[in-house]
Amino acid sequence: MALDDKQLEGAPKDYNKKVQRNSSFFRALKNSLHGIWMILVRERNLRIHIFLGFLILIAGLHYGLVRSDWLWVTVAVFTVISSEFLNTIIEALVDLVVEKRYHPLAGLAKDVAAGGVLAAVAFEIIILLIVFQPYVWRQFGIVTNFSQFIHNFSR
Ligand SMILES: Nc1ncnc2c1ncn2[C@@H]1O[C@H](COP(=O)(O)OP(=O)(O)OP(=O)(O)O)[C@@H](O)[C@H]1O
Repeated sequence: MALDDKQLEGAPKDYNKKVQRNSSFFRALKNSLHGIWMILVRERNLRIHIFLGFLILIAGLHYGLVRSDWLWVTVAVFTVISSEFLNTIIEALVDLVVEKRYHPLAGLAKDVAAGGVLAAVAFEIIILLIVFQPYVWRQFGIVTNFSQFIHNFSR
C-alpha cells in the first residue's frame, strides 16, 4: 500500500528537510485537508465506504428517518470512515518503520488494523438493520415491534 506510491517513495531524499509547526490555523486546516485528499486518492476502500454512506443518506431520505435514527446512522457511517483513517495511519507507520522488510509484528499490526475496520463495518450493519427494518417492513404494510421481537426471542 503506502510504499507503492511513487510520490512517497521519494521521501527519504528529503530527510534533511526541517519540519515546522503549523504557523497558523489556516495552515493547519490546509494540511488537514491535504491529509483527507491523500487518503481519498489512495484508499479505494474509503471511497467505497463514502459511496455507501451516500446511498444510506438517500435511503434515509426516502424512508423519512426520524432524528434519533439519523443520529445512529451518522455515528455508524463515521465510525467506519474513522476506522479507515486509523487503518491507513497504521499501515503508513508500519511501512515507515519496517520499510519493505518482512516482520511478524508488522503483519500483526496491519491485520489488527484491518480487523478494526471489519468490526466497525459489523457495527454499521447492525445499526442499519435495527434502524431501517421497521421502515422497510412498513413499506409492505407490516408493522413490527422490535422490542417485543427481542423479548419473545429471549424466552
Ligand atoms: N512488512 C510486513 N511484514 C509482514 N507482513 C506484512 C508486511 N506488510 C504487509 N504484511 C501482510 O500483508 C497484508 C497486506 O498488506 P498491505 O500493506 O498490502 O495492506 P492492505 O491490507 O492491502 O492495505 P489496504 O487497506 O490498503 O488494502 C497485511 O495485512 C499483513 O498481513
